[in-house]
Amino acid sequence: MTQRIAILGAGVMGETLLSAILASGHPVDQVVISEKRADRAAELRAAHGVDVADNAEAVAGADIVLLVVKPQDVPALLDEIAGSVSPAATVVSLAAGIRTDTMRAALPDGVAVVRAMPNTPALVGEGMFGVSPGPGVTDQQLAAVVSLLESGGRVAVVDESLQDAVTAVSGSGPAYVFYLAEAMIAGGVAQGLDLDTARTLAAQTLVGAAKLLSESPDTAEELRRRVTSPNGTTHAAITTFDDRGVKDGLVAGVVAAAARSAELSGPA
Ligand SMILES: NC(=O)C1=CN([C@@H]2O[C@H](COP(=O)(O)OP(=O)(O)OC[C@H]3O[C@@H](n4cnc5c(N)ncnc54)[C@H](OP(=O)(O)O)[C@@H]3O)[C@@H](O)[C@H]2O)C=CC1
Ligand SMILES: O=C(O)[C@@H]1CCC=N1
Repeated sequence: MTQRIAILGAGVMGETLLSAILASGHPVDQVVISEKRADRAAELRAAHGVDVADNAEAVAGADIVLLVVKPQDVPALLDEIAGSVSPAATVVSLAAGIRTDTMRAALPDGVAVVRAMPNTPALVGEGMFGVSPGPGVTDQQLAAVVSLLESGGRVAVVDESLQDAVTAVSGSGPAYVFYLAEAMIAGGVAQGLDLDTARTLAAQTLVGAAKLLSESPDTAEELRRRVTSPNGTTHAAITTFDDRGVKDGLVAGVVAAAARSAELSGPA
């Protein structure tokens, strides 16, 4: 049976999920969105042909409700939908730092809750989702959420205690890769490449390296070693990165992202 999906909050990530779900063949008449900004809602209705409703209408009759608003907007949204959500529904928060116990406390008894951390490559079907079911979620309910999110990429089911780490690695991770891309492109342009060519070289290098890492049994370190000829060009680059503390800085950044995710959760 086709599940009825409500997407509450249609900003960057809400539209990403909407696009992925529709691209997977989910019937558009089984998806409804709600969005605070009327102009944004109209834009998405025009672009995707999707129904727009207010939050209470959107969740009534929905089998799976995706909460895709900013973390600080989640508590008010939960209060708003608590009276309309079906007791048989599964409510999935994709917001950084929102715990399943916070969701359970705000929703009627029996409503299944799931915490998920997406990332923006879901827009091209290459997303990564870390998913944690709340207490009492059945295998069937979890499978339905996993299957829905797989429309946007891969799904790893993880213990909720690991969600801050997942957020720091894959949730925010695309930004780190774009940051690296910015640097590669700037370096290429500084060496005389035109911007388009530098972008193409950097993008295809990232695609190729990511595919190799994903498909190879070797560690990232070993794959890097194979690029690094003795006293060659890569050695010159990596030595410069190490001298400037680039890797340490990146590790510290990942740790800072996890700390911020924990902070967004508030006290346990
Ligand atoms: N962007 C990303 O890469 C990732 C985002 N996330 C999570 O996804 C969530 C959304 O992020 P993102 O899409 O970037 O944020 P956006 O601000 O782009 O989107 C959120 C949208 O929801 C709207 N909104 C706020 N309150 C309500 C409400 N009560 N009902 C309906 N709509 C509402 C906002 O309107 P307004 O702006 O007017 O408030 C905004 O348009 C966040 O919690 C974030 O942690 C997780 C992983 C990756
Ligand atoms: O920056 C953020 O807070 C959100 C969560 C992970 C990616 N974007």
